[in-house]
Amino acid sequence: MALAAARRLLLHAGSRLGRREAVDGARRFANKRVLVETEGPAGVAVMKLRNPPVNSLSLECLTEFTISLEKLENDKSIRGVILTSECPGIFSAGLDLLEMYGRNPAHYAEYWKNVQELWLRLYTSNMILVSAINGASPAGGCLLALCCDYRVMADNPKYTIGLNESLLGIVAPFWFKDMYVNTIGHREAERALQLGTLFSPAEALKVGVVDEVVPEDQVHSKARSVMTKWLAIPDHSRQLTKNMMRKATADSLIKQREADIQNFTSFISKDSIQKSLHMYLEKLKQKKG
Ligand SMILES: CC/C=C\C/C=C\C/C=C\CC/C=C/CC(=O)SCCNC(=O)CCNC(=O)[C@H](O)C(C)(C)COP(=O)(O)OP(=O)(O)OC[C@H]1O[C@@H](n2cnc3c(N)ncnc32)[C@H](O)[C@@H]1OP(=O)(O)O
Repeated sequence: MALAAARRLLLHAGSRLGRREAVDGARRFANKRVLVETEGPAGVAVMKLRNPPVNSLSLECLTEFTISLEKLENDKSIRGVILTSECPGIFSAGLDLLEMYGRNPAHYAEYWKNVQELWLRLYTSNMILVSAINGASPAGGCLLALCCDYRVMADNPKYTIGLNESLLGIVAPFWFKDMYVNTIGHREAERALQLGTLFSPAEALKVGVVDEVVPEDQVHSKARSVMTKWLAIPDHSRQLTKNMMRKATADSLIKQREADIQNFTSFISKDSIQKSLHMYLEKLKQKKG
């Protein structure tokens, strides 16, 4: 209930802000953790995640992301979105580990419902989505990129991308796995999921996790030029084609959303899984020295 009220408030506040900030035909609206600007080719919005330090997808961040996407979907002048990050060196650290550790089952269920919601919206969006991956992109960060129609990644070997859940002692759910298989094929996905592989940009390009790798200072211009190419395709034929390619994967979650929430909640509540997450969080802390 509280979340629904927050959602209504944010939608309302966002639209007021959107009107107030209109300058020279460029418009912007912002929640705390997501900034949306319309700039560049007509009909294109740039959506920037800004949840420092690492753009982890906290419940608040997921909610604001979903609302921003909903607003763009409802704006018939917007045909494409470039998804990127405002946090230097990080695209997104994925799901927020602190939402999955040391909480109660009701919280886990609420969190997972919101993860599902964002995924369904992104994966089935009618808009053209291009990701400009300008930093590290593990697990849920990779998931965001995989939802896009095209992925451009910065050529910086410090940045890695992949579904690394197994390294944390957790398991990517079937719909993460399905999308990975759809993108890189069964054999590569099987290996990468078991090993929790985080690919360098060059490796990610080789296996098909990303479509293009460009020098870091060209990620945004390349994403824009890719977008221009995709905008040249009639919307109706592109959208019907996208739907044909993605519907079965989305439907398999839609059919069992409740069961998937139950599965996640009971899995993540297990003592052994909580222990694994604790160890992983400690490792992240120790890395700092
Ligand atoms: C048969 C199947 C049965 C059941 C299955 C059912 C359901 C499935 C169950 C579970 C699936 C759950 C799916 C989860 C997907 C995810 O996305 S899990 C998250 C994975 N993310 C990561 O592994 C990233 C971890 N982070 C990093 O590697 C680095 O932080 C990163 C490279 C992103 C940045 O490095 P750096 O710039 O050096 O920053 P720090 O490491 O110093 O981090 C800064 C602070 O941020 C904290 N932090 C980092 N990542 C996260 C995160 N994901 N969530 C929350 N917080 C994070 C980090 O601890 C530092 O905090 P501090 O400053 O120390 O307080």
